[in-house]
Amino acid sequence: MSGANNDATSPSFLSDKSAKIFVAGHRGLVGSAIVRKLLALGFTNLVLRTHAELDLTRQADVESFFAAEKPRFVILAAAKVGGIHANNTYPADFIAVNLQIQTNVIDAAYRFGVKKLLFLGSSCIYPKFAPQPIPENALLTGPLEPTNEWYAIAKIAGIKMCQAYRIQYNWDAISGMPTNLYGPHDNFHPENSHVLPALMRRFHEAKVKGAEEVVVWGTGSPLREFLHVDDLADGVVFMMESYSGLEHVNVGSGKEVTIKELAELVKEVVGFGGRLVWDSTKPDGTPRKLMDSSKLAGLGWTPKISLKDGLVDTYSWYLENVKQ
Ligand SMILES: NC(=O)C1=CN([C@@H]2O[C@H](COP(=O)(O)OP(=O)(O)OC[C@H]3O[C@@H](n4cnc5c(N)ncnc54)[C@H](OP(=O)(O)O)[C@@H]3O)[C@@H](O)[C@H]2O)C=CC1
Ligand SMILES: C[C@H]1O[C@H](OP(=O)(O)OP(=O)(O)OC[C@H]2O[C@@H](n3cnc4c(=O)[nH]c(N)nc43)[C@H](O)[C@@H]2O)[C@@H](O)[C@@H](O)C1=O
Repeated sequence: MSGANNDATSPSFLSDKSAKIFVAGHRGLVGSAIVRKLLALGFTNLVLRTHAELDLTRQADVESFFAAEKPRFVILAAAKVGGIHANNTYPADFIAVNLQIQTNVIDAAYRFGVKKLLFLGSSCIYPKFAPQPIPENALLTGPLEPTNEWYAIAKIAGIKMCQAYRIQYNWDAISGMPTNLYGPHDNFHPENSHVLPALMRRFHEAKVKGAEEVVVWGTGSPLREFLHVDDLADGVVFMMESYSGLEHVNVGSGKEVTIKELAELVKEVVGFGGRLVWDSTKPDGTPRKLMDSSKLAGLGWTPKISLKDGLVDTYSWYLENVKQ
């Protein structure tokens, strides 16, 4: 395999709506939002495979897929993903599966002639006590948050792999680092999900049962920044069109809330009338992780959906698609 003969200045992403695009992880929170966005923009040639159809941890299968399909663009939104409890409980899965998926996809994309690839990491790549808001250059400046260091190390390796292929092959691989996301097609598992869908489900079930209280993990003091996944999908398309560079790019909303404030907001949107009880035996995780997204803003992209509007939208999706 000779490798793609790319220079790192790709043709316009938006100019050819018939270009073949592989969205890896298209049934997940992020992948499904990217597919909705691409279809709304008029793209007609998306290549999609479920996990059952193509296990991205299997290198030979990934290579056969790329050899047969030869996509022009790749958006890598397939990963082993979960909230604080899942990350803390299954460290082997989080490091191994993510390293396998991203290594297989990034390498095969380069070798089978993909023109541009976008890799998605996460704000957990930054040190636990990074300066706030966290600039891109805080990467690798201090120890990671222990509850998700295995996942973070895999994601850091993904950023570095994109950089290495750009440096050695002049190949257009870029990395976006989203903050905590939420929206339609989120994972509403009671233990393994992220905080926002977990609380939405717990408040909803408590409302239906007429329960008097809902248990929320930790102390309520950690600060988190939330971005609606439709905003992220818009940002991903923006980066595919407008960004080509070595450094990863933060994608956040710029607005943070405490977990206590989030819980009160979800409670209000769901319409639960009882009280909150805090389980301080559960970990708080990183105390604060507000990203500095001024680099992306400087390039011309900002998010549009407020947390309140996004919660209303997500709860209405939950009522139509998830609740029993
Ligand atoms: N959710 C969040 O808050 C954040 C997410 N991100 C990043 O965004 C990306 C997508 O996350 P998100 O959409 O939330 O995750 P989801 O869990 O919702 O979706 C992940 C997708 O990857 C697929 N997948 C997992 N393992 C494999 C495999 N071995 N082979 C093929 N497909 C596989 C899943 O398929 P299946 O369900 O069939 O297993 C699913 O479609 C990830 O890189 C994540 O790190 C970044 C910051 C925050
Ligand atoms: C996106 C990011 O997500 C993970 O990091 P996290 O930001 O800590 O994610 P979280 O949403 O699970 O928790 C946020 C906060 O909320 C509190 N909390 C309260 N009650 C529930 C609850 O019921 N469930 C959960 N999960 N958390 C709860 C919880 O104790 C914590 O203080 C990474 O592992 C990694 O996956 C990653 O990159």
